Amino acid sequence: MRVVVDGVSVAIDDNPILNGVTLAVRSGGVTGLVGPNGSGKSTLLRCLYRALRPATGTVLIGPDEVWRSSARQVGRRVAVVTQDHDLDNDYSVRETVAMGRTPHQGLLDRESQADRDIARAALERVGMGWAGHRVFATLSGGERQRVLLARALTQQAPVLLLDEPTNHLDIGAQLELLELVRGLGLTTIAALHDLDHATAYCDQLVLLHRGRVIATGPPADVLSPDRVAAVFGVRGAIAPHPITGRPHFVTAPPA
Ligand SMILES: Nc1ncnc2c1ncn2[C@@H]1O[C@H](COP(=O)(O)OP(=O)(O)OP(=O)(O)O)[C@@H](O)[C@H]1O
Repeated sequence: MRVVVDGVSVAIDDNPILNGVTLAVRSGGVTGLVGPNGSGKSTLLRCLYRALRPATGTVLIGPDEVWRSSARQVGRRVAVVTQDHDLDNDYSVRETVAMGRTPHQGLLDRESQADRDIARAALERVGMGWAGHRVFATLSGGERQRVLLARALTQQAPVLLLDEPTNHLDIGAQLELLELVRGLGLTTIAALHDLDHATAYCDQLVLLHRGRVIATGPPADVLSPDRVAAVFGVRGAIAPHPITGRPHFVTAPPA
C-alpha cells in the first residue's frame, strides 16, 4: 500500500517542526527516515499514524487521507511501534499483543479463537512465545520492543511504522529484527539512527534536517560524503562490507 505525504507542515508553540514535507513511499519497500536528533523523524511518523494533525498538507495511506478516516480505519492500515512503552498497567504480554486485534473487532466483540491464534503466531515470530504470561511492564527494554512488534504484526496492517525499532536491542537482536522486518514484505517506514543499518536494510532513505526533506532516494545517493558532513558533521562513506561485500556505511570523526 502506497504512502504519500504532500506538503506537511507542523508547528508547536509557533516553532516550525516540519516544513512542507513531501514524499512518496512505494508499496512493499522499506524506507528509512534518517536525520540528526530533533530533525522531525518522530513528528513525521506521528502525522502518518494519525497521532498528530498537520497544520497544512495531506497524508494518504493507500487511497485515503488519514484525517478523513477514522482512527479505526487507520488502525487497519497502519501499525506502529513507538518508543513510548506504557508501563503504568499490569497487562500480560498476551493481553498486550491481543490489543493489536482491536481495529478488527466491533465494540461488543469478544476475542475470537482466530484473534488468539494470530496473536500467538506473532509472538512466536518475534521469538517471545515463552513470555505470554509475563507482565509486560516487567520485561527488559529489548523484550518489550519485540512484544510491541508482535502487537503491530497482530494488527495485520499493510503499512508498518517503526520509531527507532532497534533501541534497547543487543547487536544480534538488532540484525535479527531488521531481517525480520525486511522479510515481512510490508510497506515499512522506519526512523533509524544507525546509518549503516539504514544503508543495509532500506530500499530508500528520506533525509530530514531541521524539519525539511534534504534528499530522498537509494541510500548510496542520499548518504553522499558531502551531505553527511553537512547534516551530521561527520565524515562518512559507503564502502563494500568486508564480510558480505554489500554496501555499508562507515564513519569517522571530523578531520
Ligand atoms: N510536544 C512538543 N513540544 C515542543 N517541541 C516539540 C514537541 N514535540 C517535538 N518537539 C520538537 O520538535 C523537534 C523534532 O522532534 P522529533 O522528536 O520529531 O525529532 P526526531 O528527529 O525524531 O529526534 P530524535 O532523533 O532525537 O528522536 C525537536 O526540536 C523537538 O524538541
